[in-house]
Amino acid sequence: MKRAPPNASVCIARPLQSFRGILPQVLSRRRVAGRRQLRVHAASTTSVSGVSQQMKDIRAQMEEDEDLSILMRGLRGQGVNDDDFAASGVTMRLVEVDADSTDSLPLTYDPEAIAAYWRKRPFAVTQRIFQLLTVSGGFLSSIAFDIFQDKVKANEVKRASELRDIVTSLGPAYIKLGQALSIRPDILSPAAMNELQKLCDKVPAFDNAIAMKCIEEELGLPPNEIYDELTPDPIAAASLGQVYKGILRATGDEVAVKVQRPYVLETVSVDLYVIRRLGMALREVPSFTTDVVALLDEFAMRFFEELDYVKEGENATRFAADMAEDLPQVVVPKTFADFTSRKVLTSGWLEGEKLSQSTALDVGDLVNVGVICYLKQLLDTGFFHADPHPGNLIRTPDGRLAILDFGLMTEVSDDIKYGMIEAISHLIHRDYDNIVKDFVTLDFIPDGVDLNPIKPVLAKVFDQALEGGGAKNINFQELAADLAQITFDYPFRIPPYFALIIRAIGTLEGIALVGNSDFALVDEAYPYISKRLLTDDSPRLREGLRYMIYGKTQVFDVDRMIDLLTGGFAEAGKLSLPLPSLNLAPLPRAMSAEHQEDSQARAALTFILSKEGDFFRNFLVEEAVKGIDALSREQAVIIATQLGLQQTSIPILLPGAVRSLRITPHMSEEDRQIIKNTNKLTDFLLNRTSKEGGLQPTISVVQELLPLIPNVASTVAPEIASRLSGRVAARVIREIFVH
Ligand SMILES: Nc1ncnc2c1ncn2[C@@H]1O[C@H](COP(=O)(O)OP(=O)(O)OP(=O)(O)O)[C@@H](O)[C@H]1O
Repeated sequence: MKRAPPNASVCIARPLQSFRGILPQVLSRRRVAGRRQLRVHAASTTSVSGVSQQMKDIRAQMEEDEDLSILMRGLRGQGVNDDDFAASGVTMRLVEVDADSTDSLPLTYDPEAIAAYWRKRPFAVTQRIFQLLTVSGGFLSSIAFDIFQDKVKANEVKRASELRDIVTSLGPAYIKLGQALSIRPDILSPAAMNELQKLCDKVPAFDNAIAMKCIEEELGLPPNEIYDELTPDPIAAASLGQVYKGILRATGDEVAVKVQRPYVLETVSVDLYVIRRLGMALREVPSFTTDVVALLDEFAMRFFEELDYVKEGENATRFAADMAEDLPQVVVPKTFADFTSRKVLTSGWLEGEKLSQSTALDVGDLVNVGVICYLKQLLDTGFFHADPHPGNLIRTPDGRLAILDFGLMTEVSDDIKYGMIEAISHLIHRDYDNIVKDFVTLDFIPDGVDLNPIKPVLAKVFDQALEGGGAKNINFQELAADLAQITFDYPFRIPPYFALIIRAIGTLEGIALVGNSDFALVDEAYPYISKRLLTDDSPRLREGLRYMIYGKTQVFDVDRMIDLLTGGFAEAGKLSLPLPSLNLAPLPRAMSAEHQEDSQARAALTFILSKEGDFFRNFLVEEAVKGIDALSREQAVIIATQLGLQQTSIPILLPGAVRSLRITPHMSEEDRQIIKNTNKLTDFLLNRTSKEGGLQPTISVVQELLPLIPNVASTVAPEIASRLSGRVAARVIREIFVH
């Protein structure tokens, strides 16, 4: 059989498109198990000979060696069998479906189409409403009782736990709604959120026979023709699907086969229809200001995406590519696209234990890898895995971090990515004027709101968070909870993407704290942020780097520069990560302490000497010029003092005036500070005997980097000379005219 070109589905879509009106109903076209597949719903009035003729026509438009497999739905009842189509020359399988097919429900979220579908089925809708009221009646009256007795707060956790049971019994739409609520600190208390977060565990499995039928319907072949050794029972059951383990016949790979729960689309859409109707009614109540319909539509749109396993498989592939280069310690299951459909996902099996339950010694390291991985998604790739509950983070036997379940992803825009890094820089400098503006960019504060009343409140929250240890020791969860509190009194909100971040970070922090009670997330994140600031060449981050080094007062802060360099390359020492932009080879995994320090020094100095370090080097040049100038004047003062010439001046003849220039240069407080800075920086970069934790490159590192020096020196030396002469000339002129 000819291998399909990558755009095969496009090639086939065109001829088939023209048959849309003639064929009873084309449901979908795609490539499954290496064969083209056309799904057709044949109405009971369709004559077999009519369909057979249409198949021949389609066949005539296809390339000779292409294999078209067609699934007919709805003809079995008429005594039709596969042989009836043999004459058309088309491979054909007949699949039985329920008489009352729900195929006309939209596959992407379309509230109008859903409403049109369920309006025609008032009995089913009434039945569902009745079921909802029966299940939740007792609970709703308990809530009413709590309000009446003013015990809402006191009973909150108990009610959340009851709600969890009810939600589980009501099915996927409510489980997902509960999971969405479980990450909203602006709506629920931490204890209630905690209860609802348990919704991710323990959902009962569904019948295996239904799952096997689903595989056959979706992939067009019985499961035993696609997989060998498929486990008779699922190895895991989750809210939307259950997972079997098997071996893919076509490739021999061990695979996980996720099969969607039956009738998810149907039950979910009826629930969404009912809740939306309720939301529409609430719009008429003037005192009810929350727009339930808008919130529901946003939630439902994402939920529908989660129901499409083809999309989930594509997400996993994209995510794996995002991580491949920088984070080889992160593994993502491979998607077998030919054996994946809307309701069946075939992906590479990943052996391992839940990171949260692992007792391996490297769990702490893997949490750090996780932190960097999530920061990379958030601040770099912008493609964010929005479902990182502990069940989805696995430690593989070879000590890597496996991430599962890419159904729920969110895109982070560039504006938000850069806005976050800027906000972190402003936070480090406690620059609250800029932080409130950042919060507008980051969508916490609506555009056009008067920022003056919010500024002191935010300043108080951040001052409190920064107390005792500065930015690196911020407790992120406490800070998030304090920010959530502001939402009740000010026009301040937690944007949905940030709620997902809080959860991702909370999950990682939770796992880390079990093994290491001193774990400080921001401290772990600092190296990544430093490295981004040092190496990213986007104009906003370049500005961010300048801000980090010079702050809002524009005064060079040597400690901040040293901190950035130490942080930015700490990961090279600690995690043995490669630094791709610098083309450094990855370092061996197990390193001695000396090796780790060596690799940090090597990475930092290579960066400074490389092309990527151009922009940063400019700051060094700027400070070197000031340093050389100040140091040489200090030397001049020492020599002049030794010669007793401190007070001596030489006259300068100018047109119409005589001025004098002192032989001993003037040393200001700023000059003395510059000299201190220069000494500190040189000590940090090169001095092997420094006790203050400098880079301390070993002789071998220095030898390794020597070849880079002539190149840099050829551009830096003239630059320093020209800036230095400019600076000296400017100062001489100033001293002549001012002093
Ligand atoms: N490729 C894989 N290799 C090994 N185990 C897997 C794989 N995929 C899934 N599993 C197992 O199946 C479980 C459920 O899978 P997954 O999280 O993808 O399902 P889900 O229906 O999307 O769940 P959720 O309710 O969290 O959205 C996982 O926690 C894991 O134990």
